[in-house]
Amino acid sequence: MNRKLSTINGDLSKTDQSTVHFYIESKELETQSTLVFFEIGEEKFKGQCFYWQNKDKDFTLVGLGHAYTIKSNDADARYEDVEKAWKHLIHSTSLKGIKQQPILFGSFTFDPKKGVSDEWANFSHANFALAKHQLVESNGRFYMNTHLVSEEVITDEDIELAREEREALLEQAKGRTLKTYIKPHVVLTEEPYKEEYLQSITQVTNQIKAKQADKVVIARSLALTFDEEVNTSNLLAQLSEEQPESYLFAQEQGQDLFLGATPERLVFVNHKKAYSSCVAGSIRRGATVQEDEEFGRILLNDTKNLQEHQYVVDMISNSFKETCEQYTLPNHPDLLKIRDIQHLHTPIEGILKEDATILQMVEKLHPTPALGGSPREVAMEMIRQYEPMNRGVYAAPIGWLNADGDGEFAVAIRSALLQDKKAYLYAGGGIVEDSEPQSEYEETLVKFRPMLRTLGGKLNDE
Ligand SMILES: C=C(O[C@@H]1C=C(C(=O)O)C=C[C@H]1O)C(=O)O
Ligand SMILES: [Mg+2]
Repeated sequence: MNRKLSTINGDLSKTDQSTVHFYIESKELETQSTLVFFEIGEEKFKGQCFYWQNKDKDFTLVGLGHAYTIKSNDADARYEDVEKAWKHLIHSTSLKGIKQQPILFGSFTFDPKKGVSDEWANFSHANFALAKHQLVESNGRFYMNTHLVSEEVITDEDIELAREEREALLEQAKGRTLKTYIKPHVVLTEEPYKEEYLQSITQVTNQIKAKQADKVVIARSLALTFDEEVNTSNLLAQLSEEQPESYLFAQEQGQDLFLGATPERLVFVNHKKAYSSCVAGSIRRGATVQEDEEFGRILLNDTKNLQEHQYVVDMISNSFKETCEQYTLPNHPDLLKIRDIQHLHTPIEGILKEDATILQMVEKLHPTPALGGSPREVAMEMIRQYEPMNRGVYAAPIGWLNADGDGEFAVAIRSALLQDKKAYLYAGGGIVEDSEPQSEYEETLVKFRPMLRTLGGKLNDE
C-alpha cells in the first residue's frame, strides 16, 4: 500500500500572519471509485466533505475532512482574502517532488450585498477548504493526499494517526459498491415566489424598455419537503448518472449540502492558458432527432436569445482583453446540448498576462451577464430589488485551485441546497427587452428538471 509515497513537511513564519505548519503526504493508488470514497466520508466526516468533477470527466476531486479552511465575509476583499490565505499556506512548505498537489476547493456566494439571510445562513461569502484526505483522479490515475495544518508543530504521532485514518478509509472503500439509489419521497412541493417572479419579469422588462438596463437575470426557487432527511452521497451518484455532460459538484457545510450539475464554465486555467464559455440563450430538447435539430436551428436564429447571448460574449471578451495577452473566440455561437435543454454557447480562450491569477479572473468575471446582467451594477441592484429570495451560492463561482495557479471554476446553476428534510432548488433566466413572463417561467421549469428528477419531485410540466 505504501508504494510511491512522497512526503513533505515545512514550516514558515511570517510577520503579518500566524505561523503555520503544513504536512503533506501523497501517494498513488491503483484505483478508487471517487463516488464510493465520497460516500464513505459521510460516516466519519459529515459536514466536511466535497466533490468536484469536470465536464470532460478527466479530473475528479474528493475531499473528506477539513485540514484548513479559508472563509471571508468581506464583500469587497473576499477574493483577495482567499488568495492571501492560500498563498500563506502553500508558501509555508516546499511542494517540490510531491506527486499530487494540495488543492483548495470552495465557493463564493452570488451577492454578499444582498443582506437577506435565510436557508444560506451557514455559508460564508467565500467558503474554502483544503481537505484532510484528498482523493484526485486525473486522467485515469489516482492520488491520495493527507494534509495536516496546524499552528503547533506537527508531531510524528499526528502523522501516524492521520495515516491510520487514511488506511482505514481506503480499507473501507475496498470492494464496496455504491448504495442502491432510492428516490426520496417528496411530501410537499412549493413554488414560493411564483407570482412575485411573474410580476418581476414584467417590471424588469419595462425597465429595460425604458433603457435602464440591457439584460437582467431573474431567478426563483422551488422548495421540496421530504418525509425524511435525504441521503446525500446517494443523490450525487444519481445526479452523475443523469447529467453525464455537466460538471458535478457537492459542498457540505455543517448540516447542509449544496450540490448540482452545471454545464457552465466560468474559467479554467491551465499553464497560463485561460478558458471561459459564454452560455446564455435556451430552448428545450426535441422528442426526436429531427425535432431536436429544428429547435437548435430556431435557437441559433432567434433574435431574443441571440441578444441574451451577445451581452455575455461582450462582457467576457472584455475581461479577457484586460487579463490576457491575446485571446480568441468564434464569430458565432454553437449549441451546447444537455439532457433537458440546449443553450447558445461561445467558447473563449486566451493566454494570461504574467501576474494574472485565477482568483482575479473569477472576481472579474463574476457575475457574467449570464447570471447577473448588463450593465453589471444596475442589474445587481435590480436583482436585489426584485428577487425576494437570497441566491446564496446558486449562480455563483464554485471550484478549485492549486499551488501552481491552475484551477477551474464553474457557475453553480442547476443546483439545490439540502437542509434537514428540505431541498431548495434554484433557476433563472436572462430577461431582455422581448422577454415574456410565461415563456421565461417555462424556461425555469426546464432548468429545474435535472435536480427535480434526481430528488424525486415533479411539477406539472412533464
Ligand atoms: C440562470 C440560469 O441559467 C443561465 C441562463 C440562461 C438563459 O436564460 O438562457 C442560460 C444558461 C445560463 O447561463 C439557470 O439555470 O438558473
Ligand atoms: Mg434565457
